Amino acid sequence: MTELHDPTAPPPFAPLRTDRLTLRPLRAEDAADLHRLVNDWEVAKMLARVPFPYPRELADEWIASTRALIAEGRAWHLAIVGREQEKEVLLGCVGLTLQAERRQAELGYWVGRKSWGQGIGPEAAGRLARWALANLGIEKLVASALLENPRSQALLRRIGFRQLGEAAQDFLSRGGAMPVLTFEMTRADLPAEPMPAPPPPAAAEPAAEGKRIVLVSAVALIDPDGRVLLARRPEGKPLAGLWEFPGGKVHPGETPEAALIRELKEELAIDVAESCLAPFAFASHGYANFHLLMPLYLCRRWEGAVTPQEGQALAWVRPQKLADYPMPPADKPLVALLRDFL
Ligand SMILES: Nc1nc2c([nH]c(=O)n2[C@@H]2O[C@H](COP(=O)(O)OP(=O)(O)OP(=O)(O)O)[C@@H](O)[C@H]2O)c(=O)[nH]1
Repeated sequence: MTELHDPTAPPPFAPLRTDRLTLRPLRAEDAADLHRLVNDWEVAKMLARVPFPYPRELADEWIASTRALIAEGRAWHLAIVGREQEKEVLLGCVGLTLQAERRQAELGYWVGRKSWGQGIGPEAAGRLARWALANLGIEKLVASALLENPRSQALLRRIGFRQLGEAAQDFLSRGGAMPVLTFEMTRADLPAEPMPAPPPPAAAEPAAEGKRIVLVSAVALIDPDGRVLLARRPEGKPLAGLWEFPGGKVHPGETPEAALIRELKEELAIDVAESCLAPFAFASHGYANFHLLMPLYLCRRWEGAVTPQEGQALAWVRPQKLADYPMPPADKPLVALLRDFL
């Protein structure tokens, strides 16, 4: 039986990759390079929590503390590593600090002067932002940039942040408060991955207002304690990080029940008989580029142990607790119905 998943539990961390970079935990042997890169006034003067000059021992202490914070699931300060002639080189750092009570995390980054102007910052920060929204139990990311640092502001906008306002923030390197612009970003701000509708089946008719109707079958699996199974959309899918009812798109020629039986086998490795699927309610919701029609079934009997097949997190959730799990907008009315029914 799958463990009850706490949506705020720290996720395991494995290095993140982009086309050119690896973002990995800092290591003791990075200290000398880190010190060389950050003990540079042009870098340090833009950073709120970095003293200048930067003592060499501080690099060792800081690296040790970042490893503890990752283990505790409180912050992820990572090395931005590139390759030069087949050798790993430290280019800068990118970090996230969880502010769990506000369901947000703060993003920060710096890149050594030698690597400026190559898009390293947005590539690293954008990757970590995507990971954070998909894997931490948060609703948004926050960040700030010095008013006098338009390059950092542009970076934040480029990866999806929206400017909120202006504030004053203490800067260790400057010995006092400095004006900053504040930013935030939710899943809806993530660029370049709009909800893609599937390729249309040959006979698909556009809906009234020109959007195609996409039929998705979903199920509330209910265990003997009356808990409902939610699955978290994995990274790489639209709306990654949101919790949803297991299910998926109905293929051309398939019935909604057959689609669900197939999806439950593929996603959770369980066998469900059609007679155990009880129609319960449906969602009809307009997304930006398609209209979702989603029947929701109830199911209390299946064969096999529920086992995630696609690396997705699973949670058995008591009906009163469903609201603690951020879900796609289409699911909101279904959750209310389910809570009343169970
Ligand atoms: N399974 C499921 N999908 C939902 C729910 N709510 C909701 O808006 N959706 C939307 O319905 C669509 C389902 O697509 P999917 O990507 O899960 O379907 P699939 O497994 O066939 O995906 P694939 O195309 O990656 O193979 C997505 O746009 C998803 O955001 C829900 O509670 N469960």
